[in-house]
Amino acid sequence: MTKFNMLNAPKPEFGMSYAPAFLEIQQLSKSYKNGDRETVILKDVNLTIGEREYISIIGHSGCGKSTLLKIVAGLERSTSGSVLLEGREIRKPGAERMMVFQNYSLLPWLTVRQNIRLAVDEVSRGLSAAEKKQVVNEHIAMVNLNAAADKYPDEISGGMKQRVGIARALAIRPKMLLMDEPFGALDALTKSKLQRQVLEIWEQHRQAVMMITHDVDEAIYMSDRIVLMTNGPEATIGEILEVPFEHPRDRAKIRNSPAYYELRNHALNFLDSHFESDE
Ligand SMILES: Nc1ncnc2c1ncn2[C@@H]1O[C@H](COP(=O)(O)OP(=O)(O)OP(=O)(O)O)[C@@H](O)[C@H]1O
Repeated sequence: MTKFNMLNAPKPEFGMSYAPAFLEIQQLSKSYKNGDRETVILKDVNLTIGEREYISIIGHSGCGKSTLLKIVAGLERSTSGSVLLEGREIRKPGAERMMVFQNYSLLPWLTVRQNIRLAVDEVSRGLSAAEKKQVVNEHIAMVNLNAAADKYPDEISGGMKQRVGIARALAIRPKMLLMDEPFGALDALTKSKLQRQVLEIWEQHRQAVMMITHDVDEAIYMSDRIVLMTNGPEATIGEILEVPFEHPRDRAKIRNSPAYYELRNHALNFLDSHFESDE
């Protein structure tokens, strides 16, 4: 047995320190029809997330991670089971859940500032123009984009575009942030810097986060728990690992701890064993 706390699916329990339950995924399954054939992508997924908890989801390509995130975002419907946010069933997208995509999804004809402002205008209708301006400026500064605020997406780097996407999501002040491989397309240095920035912002503001990643080190550095998915079809939660490091985290410090390697090896062995079983 390893030292950290592992919960085997389908038990929907979660770390005692994260109560109360904020998001509850209950017996969720998702199938797609292809002509006469129906493929079950996700089967009996159960997960509970606390309102200040950072969760990472890791699993092999195609197992259904994005599908799960899209269902939580309200962009897709489950075939059976439910997702409850503060006790209410999620049926459509809402401003309390913001999604950050890997491919930025910025509007190319608007500047960085205008992209963020548009989102604030749509969601924060109760604010005055001056207050909206203040929120936009605050979030541009938060991700160090002051110098690029009046540039267009095609005038800035991929890392900067991703920061705009994150600032835009945060500016809505969502209760939950849903991130689909937010650092996946970035070079190692930019990735490391942006992970630090996002974690610092999260450590200050604390909201529920569900982040898909393929990077075990990223998951250990950033999250409170790591959800390991089994391979599809009929993918489900294989294990949930608790990350035993307090926030704020110092990457160098945690990397030197034996618990880090134990956790890392455990996650990699899980992924290897699932990969092999598919061969
Ligand atoms: N609209 C759709 N219609 C039919 N099948 C779909 C649809 N969307 C996704 N799928 C299938 O569902 C499975 C899971 O896809 P999903 O994108 O959720 O996986 P993933 O784990 O996020 O993959 P990756 O890590 O490569 O991004 C895949 O086999 C995919 O082809």
